Amino acid sequence: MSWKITAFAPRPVIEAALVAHEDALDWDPEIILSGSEVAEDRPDDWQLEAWLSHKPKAADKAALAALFAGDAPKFTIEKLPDTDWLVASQQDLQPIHAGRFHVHTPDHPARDEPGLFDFTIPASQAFGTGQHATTAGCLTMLTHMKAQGAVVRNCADIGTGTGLLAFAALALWPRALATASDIDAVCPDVVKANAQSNGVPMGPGAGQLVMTVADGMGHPLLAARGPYDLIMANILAGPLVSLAPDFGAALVPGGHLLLAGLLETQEAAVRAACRKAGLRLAARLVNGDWSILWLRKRGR
Ligand SMILES: C[S@@+](CC[C@H](N)C(=O)[O-])C[C@H]1O[C@@H](n2cnc3c(N)ncnc32)[C@H](O)[C@@H]1O
Repeated sequence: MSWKITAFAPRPVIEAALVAHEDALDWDPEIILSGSEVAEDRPDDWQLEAWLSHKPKAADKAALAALFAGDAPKFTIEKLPDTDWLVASQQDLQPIHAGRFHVHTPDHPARDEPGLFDFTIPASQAFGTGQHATTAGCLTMLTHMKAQGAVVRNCADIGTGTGLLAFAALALWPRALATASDIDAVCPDVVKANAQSNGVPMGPGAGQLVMTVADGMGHPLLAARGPYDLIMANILAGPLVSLAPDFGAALVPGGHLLLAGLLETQEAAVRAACRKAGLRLAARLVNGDWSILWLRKRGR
């Protein structure tokens, strides 16, 4: 059984709510949120849809109302026919093309083109089907790093979600060791399934991926498999600031750090923390409201 709460409001109001959602660290991950225009010919009229697997409780409605900073529009609550609510919430996901990557759900066809890496990532409980500006930005930046001559032999994807960024790194640097981790215990099974369906071998060797559950860099496996010459972390600005010293310590001199999950307005704080950790900006790109940073550890 699934339920949907919808709120209609002008585009800036819905966009502000979506940004507040990104910052809501205590958000119930079982409530999936999406914002879109109501119709193609009404670009300023937007709707926020919240998909739930249970009947909305007062706390769920309060959490949604809090995203509107005390001025919430009216909510419409619907019980939906029996269906896979999570997949339904994401079934309209369109394929993305970012850098050398084409990423799509199984509803859409693969693209078989020379030089293009194609990944099929189904909607799941884990984040990272490619459509989010942060994930797409990371795929673009990884492509740029490779084009600039970055050499990667040992990489880590912290906050891997579906595993997509780790798969992308292995596509660009096929002989690298790869370690992925996420704080969310749902991710290992998702990553394993996605690795299998995309032909990414799981294991400890070159060209293979090891997955673990960890908070930041705090896991013996992450320590044992380091130091890294590439760490990727698409998390959120707050954790990235806290984790900057750990990232710096876990990189080889000259190593690469790819950060996303920070809004452009939060970039100064993240860069300041990285500077203190001995990491210098090599390149940045902005995708929508989000900054994607390529930093390098001093020393080579
Ligand atoms: C924005 S998603 C990014 C997923 C994927 N890497 C991508 O780029 O699409 C952030 C992921 O980081 C995980 N995460 C949040 N805080 C974390 C932490 N302290 N340590 C490890 N993972 C964390 C979340 O569970 C989530 O899967």
